[in-house]
Amino acid sequence: MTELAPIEAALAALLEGVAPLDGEPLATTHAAGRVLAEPVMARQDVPGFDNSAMDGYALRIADAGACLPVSQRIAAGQPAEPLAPGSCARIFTGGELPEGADCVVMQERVEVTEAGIRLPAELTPGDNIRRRGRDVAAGSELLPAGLRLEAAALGHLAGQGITEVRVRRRPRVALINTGDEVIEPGTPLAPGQLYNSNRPMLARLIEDFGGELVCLTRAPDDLVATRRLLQEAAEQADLVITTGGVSVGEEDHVKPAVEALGRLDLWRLALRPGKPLALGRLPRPDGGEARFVGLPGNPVSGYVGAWLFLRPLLGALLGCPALEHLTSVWARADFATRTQARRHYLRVMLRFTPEGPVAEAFADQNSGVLSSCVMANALAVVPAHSEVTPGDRLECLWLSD
Ligand SMILES: Nc1nc2c(c(=O)[nH]1)N[C@H]1C(S)=C(S)[C@@H](COP(=O)(O)OP(=O)(O)OC[C@H]3O[C@@H](n4cnc5c(N)ncnc54)[C@H](O)[C@@H]3O)O[C@H]1N2
Ligand code: MOO
Repeated sequence: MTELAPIEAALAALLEGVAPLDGEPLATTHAAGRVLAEPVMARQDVPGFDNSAMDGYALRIADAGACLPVSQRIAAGQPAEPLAPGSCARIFTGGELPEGADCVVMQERVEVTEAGIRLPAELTPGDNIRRRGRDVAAGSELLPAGLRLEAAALGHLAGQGITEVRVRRRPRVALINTGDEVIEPGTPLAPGQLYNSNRPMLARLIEDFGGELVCLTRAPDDLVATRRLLQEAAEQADLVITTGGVSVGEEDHVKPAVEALGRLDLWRLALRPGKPLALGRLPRPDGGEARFVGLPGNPVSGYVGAWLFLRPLLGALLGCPALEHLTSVWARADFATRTQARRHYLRVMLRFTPEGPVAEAFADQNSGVLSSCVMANALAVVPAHSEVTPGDRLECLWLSD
């Protein structure tokens, strides 16, 4: 029997020579979830002017303890006049600090009297003032290249008045399911048939990982048709993914078709689920090539394979380091298990308890049991040739973007 390969070796082969795709301009209103192709530099200070963090009174610290008349009222959005000596200014949160003021006192701390505003005796210079440029200084790097634009980053861009950014083109992905027994929901099942779970599951993951699905199809059990489909897919996609037929069965035509069109490497990994994995390249008539990944047909194997292989590959095509690695959380196992030659990625639910994180494993971890993935928020990594007893600490890979 051939020896099983470490998954790190397959991952290195998969990522070899992968470079980020080109950048393209995009309106920030459409940029959620996209990856920056270049750093964004700040055009202006934020805040753009010294302003008040509280509703209250702007004053000179030298007037602490005094009773002062109010010389002006500054609401947010209104320009402030210089602060007249011996007076304070009524000011509201976000209002521009008047020249000469060096402190804002919140209104709860003053006494409003007929003679004026009685200020506390204890005041600290700079209190409740948000200084110009405290958040962002003009000319500094606002956001780094490779960042995936999520809520806070989109807010930061808007804070600069930026309406367009350069983002990486989304990797175009073709997803081809194989297996004549697999049919689409909506058609009644004949004996021996089952519905295509892999298509919607992988489509969702691919889009979550930043890819754009350009082709969703099923290859029939026919070599000529499979070859034609793969060639057409390679012409429009950066990445062609198939599911099924990567093990040792005879019914499959994907492996010979990829081999005939380009290059194919078959891996038998020390990994459970997901032992068989096919990697390859499909040349295009324009001289380019599409990457090929053949995932196992078992939905659980495809699910785990997508997190372990497709996510870093899409991350590399997007130049997005955050997609290239899953976050590790160490947790105590609430289960017992034993492994042999393959490292096991158990589908677990991490619960964060006062005693620390606990990994609860779904009872049936067979690679045909998709129920094990539905509530899982992490993969617990059980090394090959090891035994886990309840309470043991395990590395868990957090399944989240
Ligand atoms: N003699 C051996 N048999 C198998 C081995 C082996 O080493 N020697 N490896 C096993 C392992 S591990 C895996 S994983 C599977 C992988 O098989 P394939 O990638 O060739 O996948 P298929 O045989 O086409 O399908 C496996 C299983 O999954 C069901 N399936 C396929 N596609 C879908 C879909 N789109 N939606 C839902 N279910 C799907 C299919 O009906 C099969 O039941 O091979 C083992 N065998
Ligand atoms: O590797 Mo397979 O996914 O164990 O069933």
